[in-house]
Amino acid sequence: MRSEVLQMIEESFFTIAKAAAIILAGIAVGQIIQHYFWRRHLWQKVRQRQKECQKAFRKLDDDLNSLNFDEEALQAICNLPTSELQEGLQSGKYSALEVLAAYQTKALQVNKRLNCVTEPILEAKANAKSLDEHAEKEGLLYGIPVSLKENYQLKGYDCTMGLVNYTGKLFKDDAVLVKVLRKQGAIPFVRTNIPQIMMTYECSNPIYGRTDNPYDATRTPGGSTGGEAALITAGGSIIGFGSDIGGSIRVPSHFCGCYGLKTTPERLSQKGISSLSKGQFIVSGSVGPMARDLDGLVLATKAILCDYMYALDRSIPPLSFRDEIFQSKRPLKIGYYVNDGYLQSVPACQRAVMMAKTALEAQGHTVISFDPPDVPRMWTELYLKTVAGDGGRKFYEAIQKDIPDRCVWNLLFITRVPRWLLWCMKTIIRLVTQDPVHTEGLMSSKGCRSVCEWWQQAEVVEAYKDKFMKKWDDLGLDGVICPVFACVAVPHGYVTEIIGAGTYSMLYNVLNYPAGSLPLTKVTSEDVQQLENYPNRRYFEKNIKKASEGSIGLPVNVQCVCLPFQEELVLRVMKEIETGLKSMGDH
Ligand SMILES: CCCCCCCC/C=C\CCCCCCCC(=O)NCC(=O)O
Repeated sequence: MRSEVLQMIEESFFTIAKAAAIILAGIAVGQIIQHYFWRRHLWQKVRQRQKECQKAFRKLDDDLNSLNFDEEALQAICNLPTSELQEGLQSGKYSALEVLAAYQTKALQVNKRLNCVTEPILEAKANAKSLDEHAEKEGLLYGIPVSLKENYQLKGYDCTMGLVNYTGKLFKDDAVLVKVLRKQGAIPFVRTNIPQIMMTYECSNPIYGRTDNPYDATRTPGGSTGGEAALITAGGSIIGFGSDIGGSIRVPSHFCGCYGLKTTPERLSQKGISSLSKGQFIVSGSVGPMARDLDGLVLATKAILCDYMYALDRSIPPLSFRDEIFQSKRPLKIGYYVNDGYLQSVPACQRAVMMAKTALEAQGHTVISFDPPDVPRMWTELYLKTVAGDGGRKFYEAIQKDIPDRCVWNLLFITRVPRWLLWCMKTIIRLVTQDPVHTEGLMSSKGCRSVCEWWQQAEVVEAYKDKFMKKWDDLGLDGVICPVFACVAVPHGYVTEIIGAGTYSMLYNVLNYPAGSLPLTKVTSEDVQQLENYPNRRYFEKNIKKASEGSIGLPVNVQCVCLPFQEELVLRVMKEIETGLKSMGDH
């Protein structure tokens, strides 16, 4: 009797286990099939989008061929500095259509080499014609073609941020800044590439592919405004616009060697700029211009700081460009550093800062040493814990249902690993990296656990800002010069291995200070030789050193920083450095 009962229990157990196994296997197979069809659907969308772009490129090519402009004359237009181009357009020496054709032709050529343009803006031709048909030449940017980072919303276009799921969702209106640019006579003519979700210093996504550095195709142009930096540096655009929440304007400008300005977050309208960080107001994103020369950067900043922007976005303080600050001859007191207390910058970046220091001194300014306080803590406890405040959930949700690009794999990994597991792995990670800050950074990337912690986070960031500003004020500084990044452009796919090098830029996102990126020099063989003395203990240090081998000839920028809403002073410091270098015969 007893054995019969046992047998019955055993049989029922096996039947239930079998049924459970079949159900589980069914679910797993179902999920695999669903995943397969979903991926297939996504890849179809990618191909569809790529076809549309190719069609637009072909149409532009045909249009340009039918115009029959003289190639050499067009090339000569692209070689003009911004001031001469502006003058030539205002005086009628060049027509808007002619200048547009010159830049469209050049952008197509450059794009074949670097893959930096996502698509052309075909309405540009009609815009140029309409400008040429009117007698009045209105606007500071009259007839100047401008390129736009892919996340700038445009009527009739999507903003994918490299996410397949966002393709085909067309916007009904232009971003405020785009409207302002048009009002100032500029002609948006191409859209430029970005890394998927725009949270890294690389530049690739499954829709538009990977952008290469104009100086070395094996290296990244940086990100997230990488397409802009590559296009501008290679001559395919003269003025462009990007966005920056951790260095995305300044770092690609430095990796490629063009000019960039990250503005104070509240100085320019961000209505109509797509981002996954909207709603995170502790470390706010910014927008700003990028350009081939400093005059272009100044002109673009002047043009957008106008009444029309304040009329379109009432949340922006009506603070037009203050020429009196930019033109002032008042001697300045500038702080400088080459080591931010976390990762020492490589010799080339140090040399660039020292060149800037000498140039400023030659212009009669005082330059003193400045140590930014608590940078390692700023990076982990303030920056990472804030930008990934939700534990990276928003980033994860966007990527998880998409085709994750290689440049977001680490982010995907960090957001997936449970906090407890990361905590258990702490000791091993610390041993491997030899860097407690790196380990803290990983933990901080799990974000805040409650609204209460989020409020505290806001307070901690405010306290740091106060501490920093006190140090600045105690020294009576007008500005600071420092590296943009701890090293120069790195090979593709390498950014995760050196991500800590970004503290030089991220600091000024935490602080909300405006900061410019100014090209100064190129890496020399002596710079590379001096890498021998570069520290080689921690994970990031080893990788920075490795990535810097073979970097001879790559561009090196310097970062120029001033207090919030002092963009004009940032531009003045940049100008003083350039003038100083020219007077010393160094630029
Ligand atoms: C120690 C390891 C740290 C892992 C970090 C994982 C969390 C990732 C979050 C942030 C990384 C910061 C990279 C900053 C890239 C620049 C982003 C930017 O400026 N984007 C522009 C924009 O969004 O408009």
